[in-house]
Amino acid sequence: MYNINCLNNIAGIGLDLFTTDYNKDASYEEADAVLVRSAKMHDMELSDRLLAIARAGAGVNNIPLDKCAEKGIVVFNTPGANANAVKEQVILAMLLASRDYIGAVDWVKANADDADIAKSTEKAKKAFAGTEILGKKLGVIGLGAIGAMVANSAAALGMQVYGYDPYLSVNAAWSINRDVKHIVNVEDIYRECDYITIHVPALDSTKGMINKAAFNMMKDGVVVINCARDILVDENAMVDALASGKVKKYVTDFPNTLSVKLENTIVLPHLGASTKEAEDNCAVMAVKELRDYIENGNIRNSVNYPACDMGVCTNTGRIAVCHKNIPSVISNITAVLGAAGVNISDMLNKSRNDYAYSLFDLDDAVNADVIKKLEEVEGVIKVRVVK
Ligand SMILES: NC(=O)c1ccc[n+]([C@@H]2O[C@H](COP(=O)([O-])OP(=O)(O)OC[C@H]3O[C@@H](n4cnc5c(N)ncnc54)[C@H](O)[C@@H]3O)[C@@H](O)[C@H]2O)c1
Ligand SMILES: O=C(O)[C@H](O)COP(=O)(O)O
Repeated sequence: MYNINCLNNIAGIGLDLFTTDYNKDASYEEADAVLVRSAKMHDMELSDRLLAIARAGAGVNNIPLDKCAEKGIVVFNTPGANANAVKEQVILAMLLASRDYIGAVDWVKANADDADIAKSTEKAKKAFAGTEILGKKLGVIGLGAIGAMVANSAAALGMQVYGYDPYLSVNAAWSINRDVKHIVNVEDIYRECDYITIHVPALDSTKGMINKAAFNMMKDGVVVINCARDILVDENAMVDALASGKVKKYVTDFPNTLSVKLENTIVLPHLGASTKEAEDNCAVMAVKELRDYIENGNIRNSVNYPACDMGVCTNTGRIAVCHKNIPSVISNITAVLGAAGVNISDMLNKSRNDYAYSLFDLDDAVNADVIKKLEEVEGVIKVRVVK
């Protein structure tokens, strides 16, 4: 029986994929695997028992990835599973910024008791009028799962789309409409675009990337949309950019003590991924990843360990080893197995930065003594008998 703990609400369609071999109501302390959305895990204890954490979503800045890797806890996310939901919100954000729909709806509500509202409307509406997005230039920074969808949809709506992503994967590049202009210098986006939307991960290297220098380059009256993470935009610099009219509207999905008080800003309550479809997609993907890891030792879509997949084990046994990416670990592991008379019928070793992961399919069963010797190999972090 494996213990599963959910730190946030996870869609039932995903949880239903756990068989009776899983206890889905386990506490965090006794969990073998954890499912999480945005709950902050940085200050939480990581038990020795914990094998894996699956983030039902994209952003993993709420999880201590290095600390987990150091303890042999594999962290997964669900790339692309909520991308369409965010894309739809970005299209909404552009439209909300183009006409004052929010002010307009508020006006109608405030005048609900006006017996002459049909007539008053025709006088009042000009206060909420705006512009169209057709033909305007949209700059998309980050062309991953979400950025690529935003770029394609905006192009389909008749916008001139500029896309910037210096680390674009080949797969992502294939998915991008040929009408999207490939930008190699982000400053071209700052200088030329009427709308700018950011879709990069929250990393030390991306923190505050939309800053004072970036605002200075932008056209007067630009719209900035942030459905990625608040720390990507220097919101202190945004205060001045909004006050001067450089930024006409800021739409952010991240309320914080500063953003909620900004003028000309529409703050949404982190709603980007909150659709039934996205929640279902994320939950299903996360549970499948966890099950494949727990039952077969395979790693797909990890953010702190390498991808490593040997399918379902058809041999006598399989062991999985999380280890440091240093010399001699594999040779020392195979030496321990060889000395115990255990034949390796197949193996796979993959590395990612400082960490590595190896699967060994075995023709013979391993006993506790062999496992203990494997755990003592220098650089080995965690050894698990998968089968
Ligand atoms: N508002 C929400 O509810 C919500 C939902 C999902 C994702 N997100 C956030 O949206 C962002 C994007 O998510 P995704 O699923 O598209 O991720 P993704 O990993 O598919 O795409 C991110 C892209 O950013 C690119 N990138 C990295 N650094 C860059 C840089 N300095 N300049 C330009 N491009 C850079 C990468 O090459 C990658 O293509 C993340 O920050 C994620 O946390 C928010
Ligand atoms: O990174 C993500 O996937 C989003 O920010 C969604 O977060 P949520 O799952 O808490 O809605």
